[in-house]
Amino acid sequence: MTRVAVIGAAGRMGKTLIEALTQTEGTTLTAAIERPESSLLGADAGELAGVGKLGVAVTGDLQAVTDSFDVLIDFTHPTTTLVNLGICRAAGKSMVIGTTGFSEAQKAELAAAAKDISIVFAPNFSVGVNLCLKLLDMAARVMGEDADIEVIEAHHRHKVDAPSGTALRMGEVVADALGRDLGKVAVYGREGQTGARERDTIGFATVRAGDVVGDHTVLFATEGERVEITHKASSRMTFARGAVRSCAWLQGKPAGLFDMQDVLGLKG
Ligand SMILES: NC(=O)C1=CN([C@@H]2O[C@H](COP(=O)(O)OP(=O)(O)OC[C@H]3O[C@@H](n4cnc5c(N)ncnc54)[C@H](OP(=O)(O)O)[C@@H]3O)[C@@H](O)[C@H]2O)C=CC1
Ligand SMILES: O=C(O)C1=N[C@H](C(=O)O)C[C@H](O)C1
Repeated sequence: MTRVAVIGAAGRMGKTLIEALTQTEGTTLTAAIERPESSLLGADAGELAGVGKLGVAVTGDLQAVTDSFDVLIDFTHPTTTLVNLGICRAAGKSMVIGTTGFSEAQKAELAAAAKDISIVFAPNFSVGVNLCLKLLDMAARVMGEDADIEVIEAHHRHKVDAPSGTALRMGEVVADALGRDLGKVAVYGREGQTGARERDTIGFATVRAGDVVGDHTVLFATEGERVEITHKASSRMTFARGAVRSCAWLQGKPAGLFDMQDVLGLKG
């Protein structure tokens, strides 16, 4: 049985992760953590998630509960995740990280910690998005030199980072397939007298509205035809199931930085 802790337990993903853990054989919730100043400390994590009493009280101190879990699932905020990473690294605990919005320097900190502990880090844990990443690699190789490529994403009004981590990963996959450096060819939004589109650029457009769970489209447009690869998430449970699956997958793995493509066996 894989013992799992969830930090950010009262968040949109935190509650869904707790529910997913109750539905998955072979994993069990053993700790739930929120901010030290949260009014929810002491509440039952299952009741918080709407799945009934689980006998796990929400705590505000990750350091104090490291003995109680094998894997920490973290869908919070980059600065929070890096603090948690330090605690897990010192305690020799694995992590499943879904947080998005890291800078390149922050990603390097994740990679450094993965020399000591095993980590699955993915901007999107859904099976469908990870399939789309494979399809995008193929589409870029077949059409990319001739096509204008644009990544369009939409999310709920509460999302704090843009473009989404998934949109950026989609852009990276396409850029890698074409031998381009995303840092040099990405265009984030357009306004005013922009001039005509530059050939090798990859554009990003962001929508924030209502309760959209997560929509992503990558457009390959030439003169005469266009291909659109679209994923639409209708429930956060799709992300939560992938993250919980990653916890079980991590058992017995050596230190290293993995992603959802590794968990799904989609690499290579
Ligand atoms: N990889 C994937 O598949 C997915 C990734 N995400 C990403 O996950 C992250 C969270 O998203 P979402 O659940 O919507 O956001 P929420 O804001 O709903 O949840 C984040 C939770 O973390 C809590 N938190 C923040 N700091 C701390 C801390 N120091 N200690 C403990 N808890 C803390 C927040 O508390 P408070 O509200 O008090 O700040 C909140 O409860 C985002 O980066 C998002 O992009 C989301 C969905 C899928
Ligand atoms: O914040 C969200 O909600 C989501 N964030 C992830 C991202 O930034 O790609 C994944 C998913 O689309 C939902």
